[in-house]
Amino acid sequence: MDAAVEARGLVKRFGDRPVVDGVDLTVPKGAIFGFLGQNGAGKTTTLRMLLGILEPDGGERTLLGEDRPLRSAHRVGYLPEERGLYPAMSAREAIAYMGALRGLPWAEGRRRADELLTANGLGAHTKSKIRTLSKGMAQKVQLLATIVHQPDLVVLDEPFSGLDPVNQEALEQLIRAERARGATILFSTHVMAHAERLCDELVIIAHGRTRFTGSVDVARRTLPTRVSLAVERPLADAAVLLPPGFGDDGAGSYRFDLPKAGLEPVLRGVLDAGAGVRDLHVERPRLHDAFMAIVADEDAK
Ligand SMILES: Nc1ncnc2c1ncn2[C@@H]1O[C@H](COP(=O)(O)OP(=O)(O)OP(=O)(O)O)[C@@H](O)[C@H]1O
Repeated sequence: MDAAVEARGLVKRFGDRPVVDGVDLTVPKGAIFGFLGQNGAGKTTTLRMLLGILEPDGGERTLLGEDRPLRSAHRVGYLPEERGLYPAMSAREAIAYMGALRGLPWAEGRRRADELLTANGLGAHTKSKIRTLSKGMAQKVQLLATIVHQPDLVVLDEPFSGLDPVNQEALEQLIRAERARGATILFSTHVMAHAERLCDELVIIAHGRTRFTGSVDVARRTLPTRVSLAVERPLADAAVLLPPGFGDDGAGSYRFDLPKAGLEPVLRGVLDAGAGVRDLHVERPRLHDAFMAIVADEDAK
């Protein structure tokens, strides 16, 4: 398979403690790939190992075909978790500077900086010093600095944190635009809504180990679909008519997992019993629910 990033059995210990304890992942070229986990799960540490900022204590990784990741550094754009640009630089210079570090000529960097700032609602701030920008604006500038050299791989560590809803939406669009340009995007998050909308593939880690690999859809299908049914007259023989393990609020509202045979036999029984259907809701689980279940499963071990 054509992978932009590959890791097998990555391990990192701090002292005696394994913080990353065997992470596997394959990021296909051209994908938007989510790296999900709770606080402290080991996401940042893993990303740093993938990028060659940290040396693993075990396992292997390749980054854009290089097993020494730093050799690919000029083809990578990385937004670290800890934000920071030189406060005395203008937005334009800060972006051009980051480009220059990755081999982009200054003049071209400045030209692209103006273009990017204008396209992303910061056209009035090309000459503003970083220290005069709001936190969210500065973060946006840093993000633009991450992609100014048009990297083949964009790695974003918690890119949505600190942004208001409008800017979170704008960032989602920017990530899609980067993919449309041909880049691969790997981003970490613990906010499921972004991952649910954006990701082609994702990995969920817990306690430093890979717990799930697959698409958003496959993750959601790890949990049963839930049915909520409300009837006019409470069912006298609910235990016969409804699937095992159903919930009952005592006032004619029931919840149960969608049976393998589908909903129709259940509904037919309820209607034949003359209960009268008042409301019916069939709800596929969200990525949030799947994440909670996968992580809880690991916690229970
Ligand atoms: N340099 C270090 N020395 C010792 N412990 C560390 C070091 N870096 C990270 N850790 C610990 O490793 C664990 C994983 O940290 P990491 O930052 O990789 O998690 P994360 O999934 O990115 O979490 P968050 O979402 O909170 O940023 C944490 O318990 C953290 O305290």
